[in-house]
Amino acid sequence: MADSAQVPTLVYLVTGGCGFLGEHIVRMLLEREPRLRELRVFDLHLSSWLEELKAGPVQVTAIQGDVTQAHEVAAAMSGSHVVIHTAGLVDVFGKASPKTIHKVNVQGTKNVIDACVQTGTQYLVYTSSMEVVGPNIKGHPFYRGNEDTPYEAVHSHPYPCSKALAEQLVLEANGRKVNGGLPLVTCALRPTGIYGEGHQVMRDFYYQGLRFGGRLFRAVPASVEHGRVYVGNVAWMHILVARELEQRAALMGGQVYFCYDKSPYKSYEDFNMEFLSPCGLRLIGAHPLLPYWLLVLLATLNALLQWLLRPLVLYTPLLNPYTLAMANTTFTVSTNKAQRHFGYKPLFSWEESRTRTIQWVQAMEGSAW
Ligand SMILES: NC(=O)c1ccc[n+]([C@@H]2O[C@H](COP(=O)([O-])OP(=O)(O)OC[C@H]3O[C@@H](n4cnc5c(N)ncnc54)[C@H](O)[C@@H]3O)[C@@H](O)[C@H]2O)c1
Ligand SMILES: CC(C)[C@@H](O)CC[C@@H](C)[C@H]1CC[C@H]2[C@@H]3[C@H](O)C=C4C[C@@H](O)CC[C@]4(C)[C@H]3CC[C@]12C
Repeated sequence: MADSAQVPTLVYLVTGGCGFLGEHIVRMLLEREPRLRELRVFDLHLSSWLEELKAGPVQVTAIQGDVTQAHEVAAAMSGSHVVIHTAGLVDVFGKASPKTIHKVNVQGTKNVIDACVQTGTQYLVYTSSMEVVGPNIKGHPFYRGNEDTPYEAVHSHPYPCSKALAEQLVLEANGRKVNGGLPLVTCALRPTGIYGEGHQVMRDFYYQGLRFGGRLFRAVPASVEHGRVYVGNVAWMHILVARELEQRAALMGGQVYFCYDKSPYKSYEDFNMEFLSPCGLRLIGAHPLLPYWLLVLLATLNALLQWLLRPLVLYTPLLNPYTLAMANTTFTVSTNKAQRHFGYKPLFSWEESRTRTIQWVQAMEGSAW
């Protein structure tokens, strides 16, 4: 990209731009990327809030499309300088079939890569996931690890398998010649559990608590740490990487970076209570109220029920064998690779991240379930 620090000349494409993370990336690009001339928002489901963004100085182009359709991706990509690829099926609850998860997350990512090569788009930032690493199926803890920490990444669930395959495709594509003869520069970002305004799982916990009279029941020991990162900081890291990839291609190209900030290390449930307690919910039990074997039995019954009911209704409870295993396995990161490679520092402090998330939950009070 030409050195046009302040002159708006660049075209960005964000796939999945109407999603939880995508919306924050889209809004932050419009606020913080002065080189932006056009922002293309590509999503299977376009959101109505996009219309309000069209009043600004940057041309916002909403494109309804499917990443599994190569021609739609190529058409959206044509003429763009940077693509931030966040579109994906984030499903560990059995909502989509393994085949569909693979088709969207893996084939869709291949289509994005092929479109870069075909149209000459030179910079690709991919939203990967901590799950590319773990927790693995053996339940091995990953305690404050970094991008170089040895860990046996062994997966069986369709979602982490798809993220690992897609990330591999992205990293292997680094250096491929795109139309025009220049090299493709790729990078993969691995957020841990993202939280913040618009997080559907947090919303599910909140309404589950309301259904039980303001109470949530502990299922995971407080000692099990689960890494979390604020959505605004994840969005900021994507924007910084997109900005720095050209100047630092040799260093950053083909690299992976965990997304991190100053969010505290806590169990998944205790961390959620940082936002749900101020909104009137209580987590019952200093220790899990049920023995682990009984939780495993209940999770397995949920999986059986999901299978039996599938012809009639989609039953997707929070508790299933995979989510129980994940929640009970420590997975936290401690790294500064992003800071060392491209000067990343969290845009939002823990206090700001917590306040913004609490305000969002509070705004849900009284809203339609
Ligand atoms: N939420 C997390 O905790 C988390 C953590 C790590 C990584 N990630 C990754 O971040 C990305 C975004 O996740 P999210 O939490 O915002 O999920 P999300 O479901 O809110 O957003 C995904 C977006 O992709 C779109 N999409 C799905 N299938 C599509 C298709 N076939 N074609 C075009 N668009 C399609 C959806 O409509 C949605 O707007 C995903 O790649 C996910 O794997 C999420
Ligand atoms: C019912 C209890 C056992 C409860 O504690 C279950 C919590 C469970 C729903 C979550 C525990 C860990 C979460 C996952 C983790 O934060 C990382 C993820 C990677 C990301 O790419 C997608 C989301 C997720 C899989 C996230 C989903 C919810 C949990 C499994």
